[in-house]
Amino acid sequence: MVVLMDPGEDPDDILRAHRSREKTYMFDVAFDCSASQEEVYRATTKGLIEGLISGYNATVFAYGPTGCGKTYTMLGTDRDPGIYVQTLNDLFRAIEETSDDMQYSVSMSYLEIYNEMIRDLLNPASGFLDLREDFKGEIQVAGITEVSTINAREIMELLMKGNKQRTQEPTAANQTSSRSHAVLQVAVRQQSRCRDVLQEVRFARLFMIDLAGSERASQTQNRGQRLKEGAHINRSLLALGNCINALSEKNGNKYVNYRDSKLTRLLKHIPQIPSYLLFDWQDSLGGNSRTVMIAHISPASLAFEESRNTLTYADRAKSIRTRVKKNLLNVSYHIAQYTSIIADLRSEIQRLKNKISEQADRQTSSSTEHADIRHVQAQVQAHTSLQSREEMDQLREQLIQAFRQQMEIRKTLVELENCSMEIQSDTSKHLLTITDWEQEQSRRACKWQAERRKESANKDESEDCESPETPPDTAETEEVTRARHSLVTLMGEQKRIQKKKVVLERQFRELREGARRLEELLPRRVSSDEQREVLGLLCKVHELEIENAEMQSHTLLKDNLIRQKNYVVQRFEQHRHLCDEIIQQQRQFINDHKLLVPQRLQQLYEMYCREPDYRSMDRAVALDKVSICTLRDLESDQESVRTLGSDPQAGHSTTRRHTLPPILAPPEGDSNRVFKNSPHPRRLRHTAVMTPPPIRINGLGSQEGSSLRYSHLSHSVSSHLDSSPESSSETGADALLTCRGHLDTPRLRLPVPSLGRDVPGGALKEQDFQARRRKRRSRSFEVTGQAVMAQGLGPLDSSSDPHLHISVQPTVPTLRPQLRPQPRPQPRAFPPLTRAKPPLNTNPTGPPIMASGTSPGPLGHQGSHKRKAHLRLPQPLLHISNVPTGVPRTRKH
Ligand SMILES: Nc1ncnc2c1ncn2[C@@H]1O[C@H](COP(=O)(O)OP(=O)(O)OP(=O)(O)O)[C@@H](O)[C@H]1O
Repeated sequence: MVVLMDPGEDPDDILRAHRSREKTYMFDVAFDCSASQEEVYRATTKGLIEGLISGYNATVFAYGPTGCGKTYTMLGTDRDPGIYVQTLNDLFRAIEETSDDMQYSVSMSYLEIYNEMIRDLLNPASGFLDLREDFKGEIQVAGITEVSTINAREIMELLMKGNKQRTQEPTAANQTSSRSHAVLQVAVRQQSRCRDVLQEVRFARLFMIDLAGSERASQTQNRGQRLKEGAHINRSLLALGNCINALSEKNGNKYVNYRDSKLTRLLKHIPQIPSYLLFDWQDSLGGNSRTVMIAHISPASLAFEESRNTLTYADRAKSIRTRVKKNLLNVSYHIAQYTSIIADLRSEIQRLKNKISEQADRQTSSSTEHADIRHVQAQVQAHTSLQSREEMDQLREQLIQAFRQQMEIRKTLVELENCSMEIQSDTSKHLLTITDWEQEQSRRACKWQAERRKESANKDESEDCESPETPPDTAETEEVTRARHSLVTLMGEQKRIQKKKVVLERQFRELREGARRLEELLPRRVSSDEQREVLGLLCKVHELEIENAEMQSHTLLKDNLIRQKNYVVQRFEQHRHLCDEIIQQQRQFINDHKLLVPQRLQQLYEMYCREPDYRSMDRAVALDKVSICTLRDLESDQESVRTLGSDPQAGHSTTRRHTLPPILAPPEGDSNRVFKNSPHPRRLRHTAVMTPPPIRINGLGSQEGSSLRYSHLSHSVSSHLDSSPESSSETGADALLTCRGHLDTPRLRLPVPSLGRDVPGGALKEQDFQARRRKRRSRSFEVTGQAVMAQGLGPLDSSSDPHLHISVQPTVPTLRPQLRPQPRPQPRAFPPLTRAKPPLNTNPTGPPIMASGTSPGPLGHQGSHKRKAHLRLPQPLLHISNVPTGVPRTRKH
């Protein structure tokens, strides 16, 4: 509600009390001076936007006297935009929100009516435009610029551009007085995106009119052009007011004169301008537009008349009733247009099909890519697994091949070992034969010499003696000769076997090295439990095969050991008899010459005589111990051989037995041989090939020959072996007879009897052999029976020489050691025990057996009682060297 009060009214004037000009007006909304642009827009125009895009026309115009803020309300400023800008912003925002379903087209024109002339504000260069009436009687603005766009920013730029072109001049009432009527038209065409035969098109227009203000000449003080402009403005506004008055008449029979001004003509006849704005208001009273009139008045009392007129206009306009309807244009296409519509539809269908096809292709390609990727991955996995399987198969084959080759070499080595032991057994057998023959020869020689002494002692009785006058025949029997030849042959065979073993052992080490590389490679290649299980089983099979081969080899070794033991027993018995004979003869010699015997020695001898059975018992016990210990060694050897090839360090073998086969050899040098990895196998070998001590009887006259012959056996065999480049090696049976030359330290040793004189070819090498023999003796410590005494009771250390050479060399010719009475020996021929020098060298017939000057002398060489007492040792000492390297293990029996 607006109350307009008359500032010139006098309340005390009773005469004019009934003539007051104060009046009250009712409007939809009334704003005071504090209202903002936003509030004015929301209350007046914002509600028109929704109807506009739905096909309803809308009109907003500002009316009022000059300087009251019409332009400010419609255009506003940059900081406070007016209804133009805010309406356009909301319009394009609403279009954008519904653009998915609807298709819009927006066009804009902006003109002004200045001094009853029309100017195009978007194209001022076009000059004044004329109003023309078409055949329908509608007024058209000829040449008006209509810009189509849906870009709000572009329309704003056009609006700003047009406002700059609008005519504004300063007056006394308003420094920025608009001298024209500005009409902004925004046409919105709306159409559904779905085309049909009957297409519905919505068309709506929005008019935003900033009218020029009515002005009084006294107020504006205009002169000249401004005065002329004001006259045109007032005339047009008067025409508009008249139209409004006419339209607001309720009697209905009214006449509206639109022709008084271009403003009213334009509003009536411009097609784009709904006629209902003015014309339809009259025709239909409701019109087809939602019209908003914003009346501006000044609060100043001086503008009372202008305010009253404005409010009167607004009040009248408020009484105008319009009938709003939606501007729908039902487009009924002609049959000829159906073709294009169908074509459009087909093209749309094709486009959609193509789009669907593209999406399908995209999905197909995507799925195909995924399928390809899966396929490639499967192929890669299959290839990888196949490659891995092939590699594993290859590794497995290599491993099996390595196992088989190792097993073959192991078997071959076992066979060679067996052959070697057979050879040793045969060698021992032949040596026994030769030794038996030599002992028999010695006995005969002793017997003959004893007879000869008896004859010289009692010539009368010698005539009756039936003993032979000539020395016994020393010619070898055929059996002995064959034995010597066989020995040579066996030694050559033994040498060949050793060489073959060396080659095989080298191959075995190479195979183990290859297997070691495979073993290092396998854990990296094994990637699955299945492969690991297969390899584990493979290793287990290999392990079992190894154990089987080892057990077979140990069985052979045991058999050979048992056979060897028999020979050892026989030779021990021989040696035992020889010792007894020596003791008895020496005792007889002492008695015959009435030599002084130390008390200790006498006691020992008595002890010896009191326990005659002890010796045989001792021998039996000793042999039994040998057997037991040997068998025990075999058992321990089995355990040690099981770990053959395993790394002896850090117990790796235990782990590998459950993971990988122990196919690797311990990294040691020469000891890295099959069956030589631990001390036990070597001990086993040495015990198995143990050669009984050769027995040499150096009797008078024939002792040298016997010794030489036996030594020649050693030398002859050695000479055969020395012809090979590896003759210096002390392996196997080779070292059995030739290892003396390798002793650097004095050791108790019993020289091998020489049998070389009767060996074929021995005569040619006799001289060389003697030289070598002397050389060896000079480096060794050859022990005879006196040497045993000289070395005291210490054990025979043969740790570095596994073969015990026992040479019991009696210093004096003795008769056979029987309990029967022995003839008295010649005092000059047999020196007493107390003599320092052994009688050996003084013996005209005795060979200089003790070649080394450092060697202890014979019995007589031992001057001290202590050493003499050692002669009490009746039985031989058998030392078996079990550990060739490292800590020597000596077994004493
Ligand atoms: N609400 C308002 N707040 C602040 N300033 C206003 C307001 N209304 C009008 N004015 C200021 O008053 C002056 C006159 O305003 P305006 O030009 O809009 O009047 P008008 O009615 O358009 O005049 P004319 O008819 O002469 O063009 C302007 O400087 C305008 O900035």
